[in-house]
Amino acid sequence: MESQRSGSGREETLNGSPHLKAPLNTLHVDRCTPAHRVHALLYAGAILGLVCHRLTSILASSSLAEGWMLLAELVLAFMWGCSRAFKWRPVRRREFPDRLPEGGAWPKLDVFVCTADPRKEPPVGVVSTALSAMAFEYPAGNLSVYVSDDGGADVTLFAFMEGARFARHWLPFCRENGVQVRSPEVFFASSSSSSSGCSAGGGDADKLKVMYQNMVQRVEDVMEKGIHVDSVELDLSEEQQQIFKRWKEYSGNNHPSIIQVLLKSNEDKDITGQAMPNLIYFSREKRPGFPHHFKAGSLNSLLRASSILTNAPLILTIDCDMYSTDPTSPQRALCYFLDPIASNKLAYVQFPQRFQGLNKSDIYGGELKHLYKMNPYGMDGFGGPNYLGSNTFLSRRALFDSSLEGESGRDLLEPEKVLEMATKVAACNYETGTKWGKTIGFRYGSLSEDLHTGFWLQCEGWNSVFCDPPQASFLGDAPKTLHDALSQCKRWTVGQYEVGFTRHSTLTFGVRKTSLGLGLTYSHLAFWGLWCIPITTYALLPQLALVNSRPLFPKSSDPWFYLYAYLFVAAYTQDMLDFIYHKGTLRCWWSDQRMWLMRSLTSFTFGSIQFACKQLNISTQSFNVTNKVMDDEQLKRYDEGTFDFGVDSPFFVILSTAALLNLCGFLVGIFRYNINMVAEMLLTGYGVANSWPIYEAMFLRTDNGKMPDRVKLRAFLLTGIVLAGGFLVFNA
Ligand SMILES: O=c1ccn([C@@H]2O[C@H](COP(=O)(O)OP(=O)(O)O[C@H]3O[C@H](CO)[C@@H](O)[C@H](O)[C@H]3O)[C@@H](O)[C@H]2O)c(=O)[nH]1
Ligand SMILES: [Mn+2]
Repeated sequence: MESQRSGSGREETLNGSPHLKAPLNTLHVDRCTPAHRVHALLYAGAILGLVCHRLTSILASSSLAEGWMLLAELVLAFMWGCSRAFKWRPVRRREFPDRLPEGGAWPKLDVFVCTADPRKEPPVGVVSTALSAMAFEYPAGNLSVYVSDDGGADVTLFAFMEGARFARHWLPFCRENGVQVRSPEVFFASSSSSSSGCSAGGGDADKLKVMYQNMVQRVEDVMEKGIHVDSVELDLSEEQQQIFKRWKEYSGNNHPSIIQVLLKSNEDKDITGQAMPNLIYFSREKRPGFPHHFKAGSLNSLLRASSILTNAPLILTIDCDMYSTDPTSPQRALCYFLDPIASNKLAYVQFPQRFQGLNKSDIYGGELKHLYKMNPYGMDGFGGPNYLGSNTFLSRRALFDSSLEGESGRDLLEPEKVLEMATKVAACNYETGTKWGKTIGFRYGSLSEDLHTGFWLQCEGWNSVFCDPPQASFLGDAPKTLHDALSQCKRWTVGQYEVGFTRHSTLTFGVRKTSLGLGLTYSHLAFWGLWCIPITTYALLPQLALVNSRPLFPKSSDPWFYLYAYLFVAAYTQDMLDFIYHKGTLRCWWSDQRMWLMRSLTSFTFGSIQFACKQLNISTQSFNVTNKVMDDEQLKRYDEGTFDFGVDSPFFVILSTAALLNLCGFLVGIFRYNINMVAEMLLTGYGVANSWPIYEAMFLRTDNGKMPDRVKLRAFLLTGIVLAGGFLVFNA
């Protein structure tokens, strides 16, 4: 086991022994690495064999179907090749926060909480996320929490005014009772507060719960009355009333910059008399006709505004649907940022995204173990994980040199002037003709601004670190309906292509500027959508081949058959073992691979088409914020592990069609048993096994999550068309 220190550590005296070097962090290469490398080499040989075999059979028959298979196999080989880089040198790290200097020496930290739409992202949840960060065990004078409200919603500001008041009670409560999960929403949702890591505080906890519920009620009342604050009814202060009165003329996409300092560390105290962290509401200016670049745009505005207000060298970006579950996570990040060597070129420390409330089999693969855990380990061995958008501590200087903005880091005590400056840099035309989004700040040009930004930082020579402590540091919500999960993934697909198919592609520019390993991993992510080619092929062609009795694969007596069998079985086994090695279960792995097939057929396919249309200026795709609100019935279905097909969506037409085709192929195959088509039968049988929830939803279920009749009808029609097309292809 190769083990090394990534930093020099500080001179320290441990246990009385003088000057033992105690590193703040360590790194070692995963012990499975040799096995992965052997597998990679064997498998690469097998792929070569496969391509040769396919080429010779094309030369012999030159059929359309064979050519199509070759294309699918080449894409598969490309994706597989890129994905091996994740397994070439996966590393694990450890941090030692107790070796950090005293809190007074810690750098300032600005936390950015992003929200964009109060209907999809309930403001109370956003406040809870912000409170979980305000309650970090961090010197209050060095901590500022900003909420970036990209929806420009008065109800969000109102919720934060309420939240600021509640925070004065909540922060000391957490501190005194050693609460771990400091999101009040989560804390009070668990029926007995003790399960949230709090044993004490009984009477206080009850009082706080009432206070919290009152706050929720007040915010929800506003939500119900049309998402606008009616200041007269809510007994607000004169100043607050003025703010909301002006708001009447604003709308979500047409309003000036709004910055409200809700708590000031050097003035505001909690109920025990201790200083509060800063809390600032921020909503950048938006005007029709000015490009706003979605989340990246809002982060850049806030980056500038915060550099004038507090200018902390460290920034934590966190989505409103995540929250902190470990108040000491900033300390872990400091173990890298305060490491004299590692910190030199360190752009960000990425924590994994983990999710709460997933059902037992994780039917929608919401955990995204490959994206949020296994892949980052692999990239960390080559210079660092990609930026995952949330749960990330970034170094401000990696994003931009704040001296650009002139005077910065002003004291919040001098409000007028400073606020005026901050407002100015949040204007919608501020970036015109500047390098913002191009070479500084969060990068524009991709719907996956996170992948894009991390990629550029690494191309510029910055590093990153994957920090995955044994206990989760952040938890969040994953989409809990199938349609939401697939739509989210479709947006990612478009965004990722935008990183791959450019002049500065991951495959050329990326490989050159970073390293072969990192370039390949980024390419795997960027060209993710290409999976749709092989998977759609395997969901169609072998089935049609069975129906038409035209073999596509070698027969089972042919030695080449074993090559195909090896390729299939080895890839799946490797993935399964790896999944389980990363603390997964067999059931969750099955769901994960099934979702991967479903995504390939729908999200990747539609995303690829969408991207092509975007390139041809036929249509655009915008950042559709993932829905975080569900009705009780949907939630119940999810908790029971039942698939939700209850919306009329083209995704489901495709899935049903694929399921029907597999069923057709399988039944025909059984009735016309053909010894020469064992491989086709096995593949089709595998398709049928994966389609089981779809058959149920089409033919057996009666609840609201069943397949809508319109979808079924169109699926039957489409299946007919595909069968006819298959007949032409195979009998031409
Ligand atoms: O115009 C926008 C759109 C979104 N957001 C915020 O961006 C975050 C992520 O949006 P969400 O709809 O939850 O997207 P997800 O697909 O769940 O997010 C993943 O993918 C995004 C990129 O596609 C990353 O930005 C996220 O960090 C990552 O968690 C949320 O806090 C939003 O409020 C904005 O601030 N402005
Ligand atoms: Mn999200």
